[in-house]
Amino acid sequence: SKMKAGLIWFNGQMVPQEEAKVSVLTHALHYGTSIFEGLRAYNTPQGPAIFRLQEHTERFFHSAKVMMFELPFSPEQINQAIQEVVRANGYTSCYIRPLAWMGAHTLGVNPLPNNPAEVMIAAWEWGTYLGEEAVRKGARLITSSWARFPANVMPGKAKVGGNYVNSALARVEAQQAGADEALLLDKEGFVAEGSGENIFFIRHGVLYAVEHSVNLMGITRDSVITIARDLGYEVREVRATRDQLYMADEVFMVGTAAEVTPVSYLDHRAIGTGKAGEHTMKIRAAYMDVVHGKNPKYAAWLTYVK
Ligand SMILES: Cc1[nH+]cc(COP(=O)(O)O)c(CN[C@@H](CCC(=O)O)C(=O)O)c1O
Repeated sequence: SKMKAGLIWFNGQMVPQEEAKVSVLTHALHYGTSIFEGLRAYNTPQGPAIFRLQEHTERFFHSAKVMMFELPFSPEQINQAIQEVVRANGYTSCYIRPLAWMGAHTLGVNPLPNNPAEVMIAAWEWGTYLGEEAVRKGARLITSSWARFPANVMPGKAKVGGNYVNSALARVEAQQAGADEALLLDKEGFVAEGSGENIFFIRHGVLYAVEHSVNLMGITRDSVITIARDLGYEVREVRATRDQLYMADEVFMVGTAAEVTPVSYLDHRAIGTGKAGEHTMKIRAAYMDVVHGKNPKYAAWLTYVK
């Protein structure tokens, strides 16, 4: 099924998807030297709104800095371009994918002097990342045989294309095992994160967020910690082991694409009662209210697309 992304912002111009092409000699295609972001726009009573635009754009520029890319656009230009992609396609809710990459100037591994990066921003309608079933009944996870890369192997705080070979391998392994998603441990065997999500667990009413360590500093993780605390939950940021997850009353994972997804099984062991957790679904509902502009307390997190 061909992705339908309609009009794409490509190096400063809106072009039809069919014209947004790159050369097969593109450095990033060969070596994974790209950076990207994932945002969502949601429909609200006041029209489409992008969730935490500033934070995503800030991380996009941090990822570029880690890779020594020179982005030929300012953060404000990227913010405006992201809004333009939603507007030009007439989306009321969509997933937005900014991408910057090393182009076709050189195919030596060293991307320099290739570092004026190319930039595109596409958007498409993406529903429930792991499927409605996984939200209703809780996702089934297996611990991947692929560990999350150590901090001195790959820059896990940056959303670098090449990092996602690790995620893709884990995700394929999970799917081949009949699971919905993979849990990755770090090289010491402690819980890291999902292939595309951060991990939380709940025990005796206390919420635990897996600490940053080698993981991506998720914006959804940050939002959920704030929302949960405002709901009155105690939230601790901890290093955790996989058997702590086995013993938890609830486990859930969060991300822009995954939103808040309950986990009902991990490595064939039921988490709690083996259903979507009660606190998890309460926090999910609160999160979905926030992103749909139904909670004025978090108005600052929404950028309305006029
Ligand atoms: C490894 C990883 N960890 C945590 C997160 C959560 O980060 P945040 O979106 O800021 O809360 C994501 C986002 N994964 C993105 C890519 C998904 C994809 O399949 O591509 C996303 O959720 O947009 C990750 O890729």
